[in-house]
Parts: sequence; C-alpha cells; structure tokens
Amino acid sequence: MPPTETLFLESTTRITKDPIHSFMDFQVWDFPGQIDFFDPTFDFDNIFGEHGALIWVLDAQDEYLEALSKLHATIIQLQRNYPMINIEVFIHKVDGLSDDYKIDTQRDIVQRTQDELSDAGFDNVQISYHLTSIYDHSIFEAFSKVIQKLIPQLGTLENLLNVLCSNSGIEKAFLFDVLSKIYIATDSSPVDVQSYEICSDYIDVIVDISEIYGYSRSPNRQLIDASQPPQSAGPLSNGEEETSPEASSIIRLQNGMVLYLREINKYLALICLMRKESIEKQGLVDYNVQVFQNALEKVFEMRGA
Ligand SMILES: Nc1nc2c(ncn2[C@@H]2O[C@H](COP(=O)(O)OP(=O)(O)OP(=O)(O)O)[C@@H](O)[C@H]2O)c(=O)[nH]1
Repeated sequence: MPPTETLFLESTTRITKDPIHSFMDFQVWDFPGQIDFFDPTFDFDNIFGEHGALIWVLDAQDEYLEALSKLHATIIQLQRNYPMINIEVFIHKVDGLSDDYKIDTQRDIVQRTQDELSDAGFDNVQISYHLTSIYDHSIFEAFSKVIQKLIPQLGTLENLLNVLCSNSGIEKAFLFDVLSKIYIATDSSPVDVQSYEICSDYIDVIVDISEIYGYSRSPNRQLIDASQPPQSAGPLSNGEEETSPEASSIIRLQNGMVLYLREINKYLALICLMRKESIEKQGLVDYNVQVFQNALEKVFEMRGA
C-alpha cells in the first residue's frame, strides 16, 4: 500500500488478524490503541501464549508518555508470564523529526523504559528499538529484523550467505521475501540503508516488469513471473515450466556496481550487490548461487521434516 493511501485507513476497533503465507506462515495481529490489556475480560494468556514478538508502536510526532507507561506495564506482565516473547518498540513517524530530535526521542524512550523496568525489579530485559516511517524503507527494515529473530534457521542462512559472498566476490547479499519486501537473512557484513533500499527497489522493478510481461507458471514457481534479462534462461512455454530455471536478472549500475537477482522459490529471491569485475566470472557466480539454492532447499526441507 502506498503511504498516501494510509490516510484513508479506518481506525482499528477490534483485534484484526492478518495471516501471511510465505516461506514461513505467520500472523500479524493488529490491536486497537485503546485496548486495555489488564481488563479482566481481556484474555491475556490466550493471546500472548501464542506470540513470538510484541511490536509496540509509539507515535514520535505525538505525546507518547501515556502509551509508554502502558508499554512498561505490558512488558512487566510479559516478563512475569512470557519472558520468551521478543519486545520490539517502533518509534514511528520519525519522518517529521530532525536527526537530532530523533536521537533525543529514542534516548528519552530508552531511558524512561530502563528506569521503569529496573524500579519493578527487571534489570536485563532485552528490548529492541527501531526508528520507523512509512515514507522510506525503515518500516520494512524494522519489520525484517523482527521476523528474522523468529526464524530458527537464521544462523544457518547467514552462514550460507557468508560462504556465497566470499566465494563469488559479492559485497552484500539479501534473501528477500518478495511480496512483503522483508529480508529474512543477509550475510554478516553490516547492512547499510542504501544497499537495502536499492535491493528493495530492484524487487519493485522486477515485479512491475513481471506484471506486464509475465506469463502463467506453475503455482510453485510463480512469484516473479518472468524477468527476461539477457542472462535469464530464455522464454518458457507453458509445458516447460517444471524443468526451467527460476527467473533471474542483472542490472549494471552507473557507479560500477552490479545487482544480481535470482528467484529462489515461490516466495524468496536472492539479491546480491557486487562490483562489475565479479560478474565477469558470471559462470562462477551462477554456479555458487545454484549451490546456495540447493543448500537452502535442504535447510527448509529439514524444517518441514
Ligand atoms: N507522517 C507519518 N504519518 C504516518 C506514518 N504512519 C502512519 N501515518 C499516518 O497516521 C495515520 C494513522 O495511521 P494508522 O495506521 O491508522 O494508525 P493506528 O495507530 O494503527 O490507528 P488505529 O487504527 O486507530 O489503531 C494515517 O493517517 C497515516 O497516514 C508515518 O510513518 N509517518
């Protein structure tokens, strides 16, 4: 949904559950802001007993002290009953704030939270804070980090991406869930926002091209319907779908970098950022990506087994 359309969203009046079917099925539950978690009619155990992460959204452009004290009370309750739930605080709508003010706001929220929790006897609660906005990629990046913590195989995925990068001259590799643009894993080099943004934009380009030039494919292979760049496997007829390689695409950027995309399966795409010299050995890169893809299949097979 484009940010401008969010202006017309209706207010949330009850808990709404959005199932997300992807490489991992999960549900996002949206709670109305005015809900009272401590009301006796609110079934705290039934709701939080099943959750992996609590995302608490604070409006950084508004007065947040009341929402913050509700957050503190909720964390204390969770620590007593469900300490395994990840607590993620989105300091949201930071697009309206100057850089200095953003940092000050985050510092204030962190400090107040630490003080409040330590007064209640909880000194080492792990809480992640994310500065977010719908007007840039920060909301997707924050959500990516939340989801990554819920993936049991994250360490294995990271290792596989590290091996792929070091053997193929790749500077940064992301494994993206194409529809949500969440990246589920990346290699262990630091993520810089520009790399993430350009890879995320690249997905938009590929999805747009697919919508125009795409063709019908088997349900197992239909996420990126078709990108037919020079390097791709060539046009597929309907009868060939099961045996044809996945979609792939390469874009050369003016600054000498290259973006390499390979569809991994129904949901996932690998996007790599590398220098143009590395793609001169494209056979090697393609081969290593294939090995990575096979390894990934095994990782997810084992999970399903
Ligand atoms: N400036 C700015 N506005 C935002 C951002 N995110 C949401 N908004 C605006 O905030 C308003 C409320 O958005 P909602 O998503 O309905 O907020 P909510 O807190 O879920 O509200 P309820 O549904 O009532 O619980 C909308 O007009 C959005 O356009 C943001 O990152 N920056």
